[in-house]
Amino acid sequence: MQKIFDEVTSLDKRCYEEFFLTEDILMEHASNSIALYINQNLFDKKSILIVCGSGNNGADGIALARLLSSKFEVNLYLANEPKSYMAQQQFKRVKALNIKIIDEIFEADIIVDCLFGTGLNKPLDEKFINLINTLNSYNSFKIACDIPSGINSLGQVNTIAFESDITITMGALKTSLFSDVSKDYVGEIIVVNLGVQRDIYEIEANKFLLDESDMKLPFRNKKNSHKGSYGHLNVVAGCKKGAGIIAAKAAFGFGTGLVSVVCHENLDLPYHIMQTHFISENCSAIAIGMGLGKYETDEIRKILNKPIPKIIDADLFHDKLICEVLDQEIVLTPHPKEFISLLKLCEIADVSIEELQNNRFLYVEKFCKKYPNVVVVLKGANVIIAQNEKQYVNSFGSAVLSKGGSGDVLSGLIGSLLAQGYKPLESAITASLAHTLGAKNYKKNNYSLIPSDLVEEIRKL
Ligand SMILES: NC(=O)C1=CN([C@@H]2O[C@H](COP(=O)(O)OP(=O)(O)OC[C@H]3O[C@@H](n4cnc5c(N)ncnc54)[C@H](OP(=O)(O)O)[C@@H]3O)[C@@H](O)[C@H]2O)[C@@H](O)CC1
Ligand SMILES: Nc1ncnc2c1ncn2[C@@H]1O[C@H](COP(=O)(O)OP(=O)(O)O)[C@@H](O)[C@H]1O
Ligand SMILES: [K+]
Repeated sequence: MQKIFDEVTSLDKRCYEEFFLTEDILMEHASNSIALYINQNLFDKKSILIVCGSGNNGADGIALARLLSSKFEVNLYLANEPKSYMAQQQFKRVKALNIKIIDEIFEADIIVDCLFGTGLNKPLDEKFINLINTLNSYNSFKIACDIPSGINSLGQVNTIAFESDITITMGALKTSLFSDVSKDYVGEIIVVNLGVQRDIYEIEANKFLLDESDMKLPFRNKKNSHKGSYGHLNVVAGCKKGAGIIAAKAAFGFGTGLVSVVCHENLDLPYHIMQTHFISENCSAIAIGMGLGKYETDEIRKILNKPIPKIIDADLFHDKLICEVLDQEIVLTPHPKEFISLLKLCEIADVSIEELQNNRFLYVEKFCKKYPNVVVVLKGANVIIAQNEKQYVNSFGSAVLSKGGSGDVLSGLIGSLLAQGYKPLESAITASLAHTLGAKNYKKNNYSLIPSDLVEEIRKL
């Protein structure tokens, strides 16, 4: 996994104060890294448009113009006069080298967006909205320098942002790149170093971006085993029985030895899934909430109070009952609408979905501070998995998963690992990665996936 930082100004400052680097050295590495990417990956292109703002993000762009001018047809566009000390220095250098500065933008083969980086400090005015709109309309290969212009430090987009194919970000990953809204703008994200290796530049962090290697699939090491060695998951089914059945199938395919659906009505289940009317004697984990609908509160309370690992989903996030179990070591998998209900029931915040989506990390942090035993999986385009002060981001998911039933598969996977004896946090991380990487492997198209396809792909991981 890779560290993510809310701000990097203090990391830059460390470079100056502890490693005796200068702003000029850091910036030369920043611009050189973009030049290197272009030289190595886009050498067949001819024209480059570099669009610069007045601060150091713009200064990176002006320096880049100098570095590429001998190999490409470089066109430098200054949206505002260079204002920061470094922007003025870089400007002096390009003027001395007679690099072409243009008054009007055009559709070049490559566009590099150096308008604003970490210093965006107010909403964009009409001029910048129009400029970014026009850049977005071009069919060029688009590179964002550090952060796509228009995304602020909280990962919010006020009106518009640059839609990049790739974001080359300086020094370390920033939280703002991983809000749900940023996902439509950042493209592929590459981190480059600023003169010291990344592990030296970076300090301790509480946020992490998950890599594929963080997925620890439930391979079986014991030779002398039997089905009971891999747990018994009970999935509590409710009004929408399909939800529980989807979860049960996902769990079985992910390694649980025995899976039963708990339901009073007789169900037509696949032959390998069992049915029970009450929680099984040897149950090692419970998945509850998905498709529950109307239910007998006392019966559900009894189940929730059993000292068995649990994954809780969906309808239970709208019931005050949930507050009775938040001291337990459980996994919760709300989507944004469910999470705002949970925040309200827990008297943490009464906010709209928009407010939550604008501040996902913040509200997860508030929740985890109050309930340190709970593992929260806040679903979305970038899933946040959190416990205590640590937050992990899974960015592998895509719109292929935007379907009813996708969340039920996830609940089943988490339940499966809990039943097999894995800890709540590792269960949530591995299940979430398997869920999104399985979806990524579905190659037909990005609209037709159904839960059974997803389970199939996960079984092949
Ligand atoms: N150590 C370093 O410093 C290194 C920095 N590096 C690079 O510097 C970037 C940070 O540079 P930065 O701090 O100068 O901020 P930046 O993103 O250029 O924006 C500030 C400028 O934009 C303006 N402005 C803001 N909002 C605006 C708006 N809505 N509409 C219009 N104008 C607006 C603002 O104007 P002002 O508010 O002052 O009037 C100011 O002039 C960072 O992302 C990385 O790329 C790397 O080279 C590595 C080393
Ligand atoms: N655009 C997207 N990008 C990434 N993941 C997505 C996207 N849309 C949905 N998902 C994922 O799909 C799942 C949907 O869950 P949920 O809304 O609870 O569905 P359901 O309850 O109908 O099964 C979540 O894990 C979510 O993160
Ligand atoms: K930028």
